[in-house]
Amino acid sequence: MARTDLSIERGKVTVLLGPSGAGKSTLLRCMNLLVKPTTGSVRVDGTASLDSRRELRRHRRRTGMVFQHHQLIPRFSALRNVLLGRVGYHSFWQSILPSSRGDQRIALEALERVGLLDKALTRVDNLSGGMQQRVGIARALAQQPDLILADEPVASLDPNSARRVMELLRRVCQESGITLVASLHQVDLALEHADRIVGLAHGEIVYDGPAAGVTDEDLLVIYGGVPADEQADALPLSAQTVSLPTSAD
Ligand SMILES: Nc1ncnc2c1ncn2[C@@H]1O[C@H](COP(=O)(O)OP(=O)(O)OP(=O)(O)O)[C@@H](O)[C@H]1O
Repeated sequence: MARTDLSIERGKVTVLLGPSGAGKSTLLRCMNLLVKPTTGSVRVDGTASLDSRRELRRHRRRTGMVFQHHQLIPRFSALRNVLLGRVGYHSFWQSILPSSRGDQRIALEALERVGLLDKALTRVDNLSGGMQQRVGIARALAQQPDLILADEPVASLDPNSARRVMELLRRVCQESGITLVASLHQVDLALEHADRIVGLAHGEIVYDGPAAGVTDEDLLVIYGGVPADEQADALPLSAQTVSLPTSAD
């Protein structure tokens, strides 16, 4: 049985590296139970188990997600998309009413932080890929998160945009003390921006250490095993135990 026991440090940038099918997205999605581990548990602050619905709701509200393909609503403006980050704070009835001034201010501030205040009223399908991803980051920021989970956040971008977006994501998280866990395919970006690298292969952690200490041999261990297309078949059932830092409040 592949074990994936991991404790995430508050306020740090942790990057999951590994070949296709290694289990990066699965592990990331376990961290807010979008994927349920077969066995084991996900704990916040070492104690609050996400098995409790109340804790899970609270944890998801304070966990921003950034996706490879943005998951924006194309015909909505940037502002309207960012306001969706506030939905978890309201009841169903409140969320179908027009947004409050408070939420609009939070959303506009988030757009300002990603340098897109001037695009607030532009439909996102008229924005470039890099800008769309920045709207995705602003939506995550509007959640006022303690934790951001970013699944291949720059995989759809050209190298220059990827670098800029990764820099932005790391910077806004550091400035606000947000814990960032990202899966990446670009080793250079990972080593540049991460505090810690977690290397996965076959659904197991094969490397865990400071980004500054990663050697070519470590990268061989992460990437040099079974060819990527054979790995998914080889994965046994998993046991995942993940500890996440708690919210600041
Ligand atoms: N620990 C695990 N135990 C069992 N199955 C797993 C485990 N991790 C991942 N899998 C399965 O392996 C497959 C590939 O995993 P996943 O998509 O997470 O890999 P990835 O590293 O994100 O790949 P890519 O880089 O191509 O997105 C999925 O079908 C997933 O359900």
